Amino acid sequence: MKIYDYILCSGSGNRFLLFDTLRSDLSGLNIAAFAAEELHRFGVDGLLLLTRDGRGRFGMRMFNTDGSEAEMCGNGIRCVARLARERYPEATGERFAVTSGGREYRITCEEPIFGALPTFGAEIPLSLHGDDFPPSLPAEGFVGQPVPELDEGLAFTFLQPGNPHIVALVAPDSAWLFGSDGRLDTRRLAELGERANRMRGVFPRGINVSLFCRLDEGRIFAATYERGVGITSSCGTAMTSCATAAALLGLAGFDTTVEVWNRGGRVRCLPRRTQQGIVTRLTGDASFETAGRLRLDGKECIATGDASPLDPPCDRLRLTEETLRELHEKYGLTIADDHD
Ligand SMILES: N[C@@H](CCC[C@H](N)C(=O)O)C(=O)O
Repeated sequence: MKIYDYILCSGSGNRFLLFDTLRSDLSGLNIAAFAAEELHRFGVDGLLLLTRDGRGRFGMRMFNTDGSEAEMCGNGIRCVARLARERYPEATGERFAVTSGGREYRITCEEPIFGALPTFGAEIPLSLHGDDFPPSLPAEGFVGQPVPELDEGLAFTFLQPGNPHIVALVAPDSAWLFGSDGRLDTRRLAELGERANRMRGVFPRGINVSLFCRLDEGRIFAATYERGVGITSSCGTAMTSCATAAALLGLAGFDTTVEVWNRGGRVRCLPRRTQQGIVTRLTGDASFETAGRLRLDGKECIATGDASPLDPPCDRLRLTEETLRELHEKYGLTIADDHD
């Protein structure tokens, strides 16, 4: 029997169970099986591990709810970075970075994006070409082009902020997002995402699929079907990809902040062209909801006692509520829990 401490955390409404492997030895645990079998009980979108390698570098591992491991998680990396900073004095300074999927992401502390929520930035390099590209698509990059096997009408952009994404710009009132009645309906996006993830000839490692629309100057809305999960309230690497695609498609400028709204809240993205290629800084909250303990007893997973609250929940919940209220008041767009 083993006891594991966890933190239930979220970034822009994307919720995770987070374990600190520096304090809890998870070596005997089949993490993929645990993720696939137990995560649904916590109502989370994935599992995060804070790790540290032999060179002292902090790292993240991320598992989806189907047990698959992802190379990167934009909302998760802020939560992992916050835990490292709060617990380990070395996790500070200009050079503080978190590795994931073999890449290093520089982390910055940022002014709170909303209320008093702890807020972090992650510098995310995005590739558009090369080995990262699905073999059947042109290797020089794929910006605003159809993938007819997937959909005849949408123009997709492929981006790799660590993990693979395709994103497409649609009109807010298109049936893909809010439709003519202004109510978000993600059923078509879910079908598109499922179809794309069956197309292993085109997307060999599976693919995260997002649709985004322009709300205003410098502001977009994004909805995502995540590989290994399904529709989530938000996806950090997807929002990074949508903001970067907006810049590549001329909808927004490079070196200009794009606010990305979603059903969980909002983040800021700053796409830049650098000598190393495109790097987009994703800035958003890293909220800790509760801390708890799990006892894993053979095949049983039992929560021991009540989980204790961490951050005051008011700002985290208000971030979502105010985003949804403003979406309705400013743009006439509605997200209802029972609708999609
Ligand atoms: N929610 C995440 C992405 C999680 C991984 C994704 N489902 C994948 O398999 O690539 C984010 O915030 O980026």
